[in-house]
Amino acid sequence: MTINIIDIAYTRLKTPDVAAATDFATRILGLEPVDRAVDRLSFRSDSRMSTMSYEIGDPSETIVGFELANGEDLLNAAKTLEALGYEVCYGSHEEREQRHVSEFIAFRDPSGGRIEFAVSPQIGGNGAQLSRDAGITGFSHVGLFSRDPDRDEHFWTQICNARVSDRVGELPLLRLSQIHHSIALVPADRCGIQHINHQVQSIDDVQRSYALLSQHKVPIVFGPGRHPTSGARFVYFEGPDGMVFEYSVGVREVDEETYRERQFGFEPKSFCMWGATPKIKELST
Ligand SMILES: CC(C)c1ccc(C(=O)O)c(O)c1O
Ligand SMILES: [Fe+2]
Repeated sequence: MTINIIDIAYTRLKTPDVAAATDFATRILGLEPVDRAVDRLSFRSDSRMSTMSYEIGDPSETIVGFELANGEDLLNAAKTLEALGYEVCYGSHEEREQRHVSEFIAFRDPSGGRIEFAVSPQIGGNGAQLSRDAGITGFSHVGLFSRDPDRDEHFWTQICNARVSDRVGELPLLRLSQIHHSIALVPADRCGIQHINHQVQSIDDVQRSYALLSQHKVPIVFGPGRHPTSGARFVYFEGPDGMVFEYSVGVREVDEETYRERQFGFEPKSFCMWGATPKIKELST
């Protein structure tokens, strides 16, 4: 039975320095801090109660959470994964509270990154109160490192319900809804999160953040530019522990009936139609 993912829900990051990461997530990235504790902190970026968090630990151990429709789908997902030989564990009461979800399961994707499937991410009565005027409208997609994009694409599109929107060389951009993509599989010799995307309201927000990031000497690793694939205008920058963050605006929506996946060459102009070149090792062509 196919695992029906509704949406991407949250990321959970680990860092040796929670205070420095918190400072970045609020003052630079602009998210709203919630659930403040000594060794962990969650953040809001949209109507959901937690879309990102930092806790003390090894930065290579990242988590991405996806939303499933209900408990029955979650149980079926667990059965499907177990039948295929994946080790599945259920989230404890404390872990569910930290994520603001009613239940979740955890397992490792074929490359070894930790993935969670969760039900009922809690919605706040108000929207996120952003820490700075970054124009963020919400958490939207992740890049996942993949040791074998072909194999991992099979997992997300055959075991789960993702569809290929585009491929840049071997790098597939996978959608879960009509939004062009929620997952990008980036070929690498490691696993886990490669980048975290937040959508912003306008191109002015991208340019304003570019100026602010430059003033604060935050390394800009790509852009400003425009992706020919999704049509989004973007800027990428490096946060704590080498994590890459992206702001973008204008990701296209696809018509499920008529859309056909496209193949782009693995070259700079496939990543940016304005001529910017990524300073990201895995995207070097
Ligand atoms: C993984 C790379 C850098 C990538 C390529 C294309 C798009 C897009 O079409 O929006 C991205 O968001 C990416 O992160
Ligand atoms: Fe992206």
